[in-house]
Amino acid sequence: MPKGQITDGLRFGRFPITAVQPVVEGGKFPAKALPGEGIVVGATSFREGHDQLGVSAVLLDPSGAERQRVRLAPPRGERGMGTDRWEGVLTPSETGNWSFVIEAWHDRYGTWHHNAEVKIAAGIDVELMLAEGAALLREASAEDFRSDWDKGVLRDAAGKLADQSLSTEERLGAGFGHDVAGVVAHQPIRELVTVSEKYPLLVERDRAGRGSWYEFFPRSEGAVKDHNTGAWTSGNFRTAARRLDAVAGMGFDVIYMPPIHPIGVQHRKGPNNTLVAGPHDPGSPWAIGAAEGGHDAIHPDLGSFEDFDAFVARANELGLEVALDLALQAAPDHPWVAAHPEWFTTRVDGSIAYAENPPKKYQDIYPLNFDNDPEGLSNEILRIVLLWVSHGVKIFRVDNPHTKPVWFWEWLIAEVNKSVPGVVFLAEAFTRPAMMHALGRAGFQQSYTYFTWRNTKKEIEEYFHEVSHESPAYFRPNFFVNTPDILTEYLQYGGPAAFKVKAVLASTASPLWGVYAGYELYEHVARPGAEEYIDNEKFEYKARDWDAAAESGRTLAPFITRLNHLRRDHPALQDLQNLTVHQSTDDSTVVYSKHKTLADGSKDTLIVVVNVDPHVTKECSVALDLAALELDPQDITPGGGFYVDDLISGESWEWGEFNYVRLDPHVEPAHILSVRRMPQ
Ligand SMILES: O=P(O)(O)O[C@H]1O[C@H](CO)[C@@H](O[C@H]2O[C@H](CO)[C@@H](O)[C@H](O)[C@H]2O)[C@H](O)[C@H]1O
Repeated sequence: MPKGQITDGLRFGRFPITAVQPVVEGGKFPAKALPGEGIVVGATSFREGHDQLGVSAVLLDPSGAERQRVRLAPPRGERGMGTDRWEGVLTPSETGNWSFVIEAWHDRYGTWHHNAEVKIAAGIDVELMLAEGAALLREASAEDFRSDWDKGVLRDAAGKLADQSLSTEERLGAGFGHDVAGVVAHQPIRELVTVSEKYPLLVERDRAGRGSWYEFFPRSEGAVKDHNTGAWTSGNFRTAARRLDAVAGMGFDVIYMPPIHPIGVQHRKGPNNTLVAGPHDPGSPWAIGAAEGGHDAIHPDLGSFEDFDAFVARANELGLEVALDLALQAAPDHPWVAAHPEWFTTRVDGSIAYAENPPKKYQDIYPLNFDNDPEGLSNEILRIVLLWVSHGVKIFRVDNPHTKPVWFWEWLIAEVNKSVPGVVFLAEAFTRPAMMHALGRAGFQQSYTYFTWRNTKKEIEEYFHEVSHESPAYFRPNFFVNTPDILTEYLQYGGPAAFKVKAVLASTASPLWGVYAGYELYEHVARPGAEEYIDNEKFEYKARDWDAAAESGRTLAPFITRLNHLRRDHPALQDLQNLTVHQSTDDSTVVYSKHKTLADGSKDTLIVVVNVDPHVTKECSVALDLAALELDPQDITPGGGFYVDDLISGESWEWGEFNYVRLDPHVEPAHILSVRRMPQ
């Protein structure tokens, strides 16, 4: 029988431990984590009476060995509010199935310290309190797990506490000394330890949660138009590979391509989403499948498997991972349609309804039906995914996963990773939060988000808080600034400043961000009445003159390059949960910080200030929550402030709690300030 408890089998232990986080569906699914990522761990724990409670979180590696133990404290902002909430940060170091537990315990030293302070000041039980302190420290000095040095510190203090030849102040001073505080902070004097259940933490490889994505259509790179006939010669993997140097040069690390398979002929779409294609129109790459093959084939215009392998190899040489689109649907001429009619929903008249994602209509594709032959269809898809994995693809961007059953994704992602660990899936599910979150729980490592449509200060602050503090255990946001489908009004009408604003927000707030080609050229003209690019590359070739843009200087590429380099250089930008929103007096100036303490104890802190009004210069005062920046005494200037260096403009300032800011969107709409830390 554990000390202090009648029996096991009760649901509460000696001290209640409730509302533990991160816990997904009661621990049915693991919480997400990355190597070296700070994971915020919390619990509500409390006790009867007035004695002090200590709460710790303990991190266990895949073998079950203890790898980290941190004492939890009331969350900033809740201190002294009596919420009984405790929080701290655990940092797993490698991939694997980790876990953690919460421990709550009677804090013997804290309890004695508090009572002694109050009673001795009031002249109550003075000798008794000193004697109790001496006995406590003497007992602790005999605990086996303590070092000889610590034992000595506790023994000396116990001796002084008991030494009646000393004054009360001297005796108490010994019991309250910094050295004793240091020893018990490191290894508390604990009793009645209550241990929670074990909660799973899945630590996946870096690219599962960190990365800078660049999307492009390989058929456009190197495509040439015959101006006499109007016909194009498609680009291919060999010509597209020539663009990879520039993409890697901008600091991206994932190159994502829309589907590369044969494109259906029946119901092929023409330019600007029209329903009739001309003889030279290449069709939408998402209309997968034709006489040449389906999801396991390569569009003949793009090349052979050998060409694809060479493309992957070149990308890898440049530090880029290739991400492929997994769009589970079929053009009417896909081989599946004839061979497996049971994989589709056939109506009474024998026809198959085309796919939709209301209000969008996809007249050139059929949706799959997973209910008639779940096993056959699932195994075929697994075969296809593993085929591409065998060609070096370990990242998939999944088109519309919310139109397929969630169980299928849970199965597929687990099966693929059982065969080849480390395969990453990005969910392109723009739908209701319940489904988006369920897909994350089912195993999708990352997800597209609503970021593109969050433009006002209030929207951005709320969304950043939500993705960094409310849902990170199961939903990792990939902040794409645009996609071939999404050209928001903000970008259509915001001018170049809008492009900078979105790029700064996306690349600094989330460890995952993405850009679709043409963003760096400020492409911003939409098809009338749509939120999509005019003359969209989804339906036609688009040859861009990158060199002319670079020569004229009308390109955001250098700015994007700078952002990606900052992301690599600053560990604080590689974590998701370390974002704190700060206040400003202007309704367009968004302020947040990203702060991280590294394994060696050093700290990396960035403060991002963005004027999200791309048209108007804003002046305001920024009020910082200084506790979130964890400034060390040596970082404080003689004036009581601290120095910040703007990583965009190169300027430096002395900042404090309240700071004047002026951001002219036509010059630079943002500061990315690095807090200057003095060597320890
Ligand atoms: O439905 P979403 O808005 O999430 O968009 C994704 O899926 C679409 C269907 O695959 C895809 O749409 C494109 O391909 C369709 C099939 O060829 C075509 O009918 C659409 O007109 C075209 O936009 C979209 O690109 C993808 O991001």
